[in-house]
Amino acid sequence: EKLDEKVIKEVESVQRKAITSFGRFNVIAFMPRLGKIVFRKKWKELYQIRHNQESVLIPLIRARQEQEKKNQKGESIVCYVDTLLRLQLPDGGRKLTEDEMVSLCSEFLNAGTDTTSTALQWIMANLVKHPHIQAKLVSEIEGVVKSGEEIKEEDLQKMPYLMAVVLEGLRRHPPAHFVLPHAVTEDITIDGYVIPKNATVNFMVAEMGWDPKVWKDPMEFKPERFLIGDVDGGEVFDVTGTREIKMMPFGAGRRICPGLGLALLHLEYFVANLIRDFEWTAGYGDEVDLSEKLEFTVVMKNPLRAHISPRIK
Ligand code: HEM
Repeated sequence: EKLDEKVIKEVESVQRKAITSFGRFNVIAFMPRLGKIVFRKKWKELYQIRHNQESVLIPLIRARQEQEKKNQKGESIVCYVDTLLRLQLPDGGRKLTEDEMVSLCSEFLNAGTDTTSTALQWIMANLVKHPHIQAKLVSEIEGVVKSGEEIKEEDLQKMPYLMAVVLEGLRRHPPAHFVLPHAVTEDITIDGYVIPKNATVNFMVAEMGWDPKVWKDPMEFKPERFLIGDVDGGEVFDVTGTREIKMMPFGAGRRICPGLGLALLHLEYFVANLIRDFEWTAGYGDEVDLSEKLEFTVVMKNPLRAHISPRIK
């Protein structure tokens, strides 16, 4: 919040470049040494992207370090970079290098923004496509918060249909169709298949949420399936998968997304406010197209174009 708009735009620009180029560099991981010669141009481009990130992020990290030195008594707001600066690694208590901090900041920025904004766009697209769901959601919100009043965090707890819409969005359009690559620490046999030590293991996140053996009409957008007591619904849905795994948009287990709670809160908050204050309809001649495209996350191939009009005239 304290940064100039210009700096924020620079951060956005270097991070966006890193995200949108990400798929093109996978190939160099297969032949790291030989690839330096074969894919010389690709390596050069990759270094340039990284260099641009460093020139934008390192001054911000150093500024925070200076701030910390000056302000020994401690500021009340602790930001992510402060926690990295203070961190001492378990292996011998060494501090993180600037390089490592750039990578961690980059991961945090991408993991914490692109995922949520992608999920939000998919959810809004479905609300445009299904006006009856939008109407039902507005009526739930209006039953909890008076017209013109701010929708607060505690109000969201009283909106089960809102949560159902968010969960249905994450089931039908998980921003990540795979989790981050995992590996096993020793050879292991599951269901007769040997998984060798260090082999990359991943999960078909999207397919799990679309499995017709688990979900009725899986390709339909039906938030009701997450309502307690509904014909297709059941008990309170556990998105962390501790009891059983029917979908895992945030992964599951030890490496589950650490931003899960914040992500759900952001999604509920944005959807509630955008829908309560505006009516969202398809723009003239603009059909909502749910085709997908893989960027860093799986995004709308044809981004949502909607007509919005204030509900309160
Ligand atoms: C709808 C929004 C989000 C979705 C769908 C999502 C999904 C995921 C998934 C699938 C993973 C990989 C889990 C695994 O490897 O098993 C992950 C990891 C991660 N997420 Fe999220 N995420 C979201 C929002 C956020 C937010 C808001 C933050 C931070 C504020 C965040 C921070 C992270 C980080 C740091 C990791 C890496 C954790 C690790 O390396 O163990 N995510 N997320």
